[in-house]
Amino acid sequence: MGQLTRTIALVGMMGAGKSSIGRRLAARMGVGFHDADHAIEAAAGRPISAIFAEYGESAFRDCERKVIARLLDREPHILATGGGAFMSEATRARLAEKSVTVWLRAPLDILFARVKRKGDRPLLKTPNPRETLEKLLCEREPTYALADLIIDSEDAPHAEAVEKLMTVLTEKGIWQP
Ligand SMILES: Nc1ncnc2c1ncn2[C@@H]1O[C@H](COP(=O)(O)OP(=O)(O)O)[C@@H](O)[C@H]1O
Ligand SMILES: O=C(O)C1=C[C@@H](OP(=O)(O)O)[C@@H](O)[C@H](O)C1
Ligand SMILES: [Mg+2]
Repeated sequence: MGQLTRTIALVGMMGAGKSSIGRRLAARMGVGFHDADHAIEAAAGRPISAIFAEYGESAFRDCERKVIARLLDREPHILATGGGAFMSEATRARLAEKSVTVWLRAPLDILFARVKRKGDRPLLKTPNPRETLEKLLCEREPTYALADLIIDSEDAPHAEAVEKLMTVLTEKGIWQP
């Protein structure tokens, strides 16, 4: 059994693979996995889409900030954040203090191909979701670039991204096999 010295927080756009790759990475390491979106849903007792519809985005963001702060107090684990979480300065400060942040980077075409399969992302319920995703990507990219590490999440099997993460985290001594 290896040891994870710090929580690994995955950041990046919707469709980057934070949730699916994060879960696989945690299973591969044998450490805990938390998905901030799931924790928010559990706290609110309703799905993300209903939180947006009933309370609005700013209430969702408040909840997201608190939930991530709470998760960061747990033992080192893999944390999948939601795509907008890293835009909060307060959340970025907490993540910097208590985790190693990894931007899972992917180009627009790949992101859109992945998110269009599922219609559960409230921010993309617009007349032209591809354009909306592109706008968000342009706005957010400079902030994602502030993450400690960058891993490309290309059009390859999940396992490939997991292996890349394992390699980089081992090199940095954050994962000690
Ligand atoms: N590297 C990848 N290769 C193939 N499919 C992927 C990859 N990463 C993510 N996906 C798929 O894209 C969709 C969105 O991924 P998800 O993990 O929910 O992203 P995020 O949490 O960053 O929004 C899922 O159906 C997932 O299986
Ligand atoms: O980019 C965003 O602002 C959002 C991303 C979603 O998470 P994923 O990035 O896991 O899809 C979810 O938190 C919510 O729909 C808002
Ligand atoms: Mg997710």
